[in-house]
Order: sequence, then C-alpha cells, then structure tokens
Amino acid sequence: MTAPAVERRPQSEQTEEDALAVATAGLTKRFRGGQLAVDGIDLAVPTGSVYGFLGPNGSGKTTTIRMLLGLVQPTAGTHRLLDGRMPEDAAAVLPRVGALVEGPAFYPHLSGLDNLRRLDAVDRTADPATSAERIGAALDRVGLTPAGKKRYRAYSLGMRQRLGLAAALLRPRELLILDEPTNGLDPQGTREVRTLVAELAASGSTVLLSTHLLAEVEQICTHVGVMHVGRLVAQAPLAELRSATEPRVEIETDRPADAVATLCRLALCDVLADGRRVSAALGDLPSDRVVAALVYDGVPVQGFRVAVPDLEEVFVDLTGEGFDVSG
Ligand SMILES: Nc1ncnc2c1ncn2[C@@H]1O[C@H](COP(=O)(O)OP(=O)(O)OP(=O)(O)O)[C@@H](O)[C@H]1O
Repeated sequence: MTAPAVERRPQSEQTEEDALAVATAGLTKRFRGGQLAVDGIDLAVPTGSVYGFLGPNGSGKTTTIRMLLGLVQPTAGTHRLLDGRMPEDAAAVLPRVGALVEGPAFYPHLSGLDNLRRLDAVDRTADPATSAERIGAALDRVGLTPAGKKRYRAYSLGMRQRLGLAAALLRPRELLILDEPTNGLDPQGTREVRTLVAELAASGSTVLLSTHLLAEVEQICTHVGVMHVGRLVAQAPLAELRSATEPRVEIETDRPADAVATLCRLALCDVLADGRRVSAALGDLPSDRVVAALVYDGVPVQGFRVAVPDLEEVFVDLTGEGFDVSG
C-alpha cells in the first residue's frame, strides 16, 4: 500500500524558511525543580529529511519534542514548524503535523478501532463520509487490522505504539514527529515501523524521530542531531558525518621506528606508535602505496589493515559515552 502523497508548494514559490520543516533558536527548558533539561538548542530539520534525534535516555529529546508540539512551554527560545511560528500559528500548523509522543491519550475501555473513530470524529477538517476508509487504511498501515476490535487496555506496549502511529497517520501529514517510534516493539514490529517511516518519507513527509539507537539512525535517517545532557552537540547530514570518518592504516611490525619513518616520508598525518603497532590517517593515498613503500624501505610487516572508524566511534568522541547499537 502506498502512502497518500503530501501536497507542497512548488519549489519556485518556496522561501528560505520553507527549506526547514523544524527550526528552533535557543530553545530551552528549565523545569521548576531547577533541572535544565534542554539547553539552548538550534535544531534545523530540512524539509524532506528523515532526521534522527539521537541521544541517551535523559538527554532531553522528549522535552524538546513536547516543546515543539506546544505540550510543554519553553523557558526561552523560539521555534517554527513548517511555515508557522509556534505557538502563534499552532491552529494552522498542527493539523499538518502528525505526532507520536509518549502516552497518547486513548480510552482504555474502547477498542483501537473505536479510539481512532473518536479521534477522526473530532477532527473538524476530516470528511465524515470517508472516515471508515481512512481509519481502515491507518490500521492497515501499522499492521493492526487483526487487533482493531480488541480493547486498548488489552494491547501490548507494541500494539499501543502502533495505534499511536495509526492516529498520526489518519490524514496525510507534511511533518511527522515521532518520539521513540520503535520503543517496545519486537524485531518484526521494529522492521515494519522502519519500513513505514521510509515509505512516509518517500511519499513527501518530513520525519523527525527520536531514538537512543544508533542503528536506527544508520538504517533510516538522512540527517542526525545528537543530544547530550540537554545540548545539541552535533547536527549534520549523515553522509557528511560518515565522510568525516577518515580511514586509518594500521601496521604491526617489530621495527616500529622504521615504519613511522616510512609513513612520515609518505606525508601521512597523525602518525601514532604504540609498541609494535603503528598507525596513521590514510587521507587520499591508496593503501597499496603504503604497502609498496614499507616493502621498499625493508620494513618487516606482520600485520596490515585499513580501519574505518564507525559512526559509533564518532559519536562517542562527541559525547564521551556509548550508544546502544542494537536493533
Ligand atoms: N516534568 C519534569 N520535571 C522535572 N524534570 C523533568 C521533567 N521531565 C523531564 N525531566 C528531566 O529532564 C531531563 C531530560 O528528560 P527527557 O525525558 O527530555 O530526556 P529523553 O532524552 O527524552 O530521555 P528518555 O528517552 O528517557 O525519555 C531528565 O533529566 C529528566 O529527568
């Protein structure tokens, strides 16, 4: 099933502001107890991107998302969603934004289907004549059709998560803001949600999703913003961060000083020696040139490899802590 396409203004009519689906300036939240949960962040989510808002638990992702949607009042800073300022333009903007935030308000005694009927009925912009079709399609998209008539209170966490997504998908959305959308899902459900996100992006929606899983970002995101103790410590297209992971040549030899001399002669940067191990940033030099130079210089080589640091190492450098790379 294909996602309904989202209508956008023609590119010739787009302003610079249209290029960002979410933009914040100095967005800050200090809770009453004094806790600085979000510390002056400047988010820039390009229109059409799948933006992974990555950070460990407690780093401020949920608070940021709640501020974006107007559920929590910022202490300082401003933000825009789509082409509107928040909160001034909330009434015009929020119907074009689908959201999945922690603890969506569903009635426990109603079935998933009836909960969606209720939500659809209160949407004044939705045509009641096509309600059943919309609800059926939304349930289908998240794989919840077989459990549609079951009461919400009997749903597993994964099913609740899917119903939240179905509610966000009752109509085509220009922007989807999803807080940990795969939380509580089994591996199959996780795969389905990731595929769904990719389909929604392909049909024209911008997606901002929070996650503590680096693998999730690597699999489905085009851009990433990294949170660490309330601060946005990095923000870039994923491809740019990947290209920043420069390959290093690593050599094992019983004549490390000679290997160092060879690598320096090749003008390689960042040459390091640690016992029998010698390494350097490879830059643009083909690795076989290094092999040939070592042979030419008569350096005995017991081990040789080119290592490319992965994204996790890049993020650990940025935040000083690891990420859950499973999933
Ligand atoms: N209502 C609140 N009152 C006081 N402090 C809060 C409140 N909500 C969140 N915090 C604190 O703000 C910080 C950021 O929390 P937040 O939930 O935004 O992080 P998160 O990155 O979304 O983490 P998680 O994935 O665990 O939800 C945490 O230290 C949290 O304890």
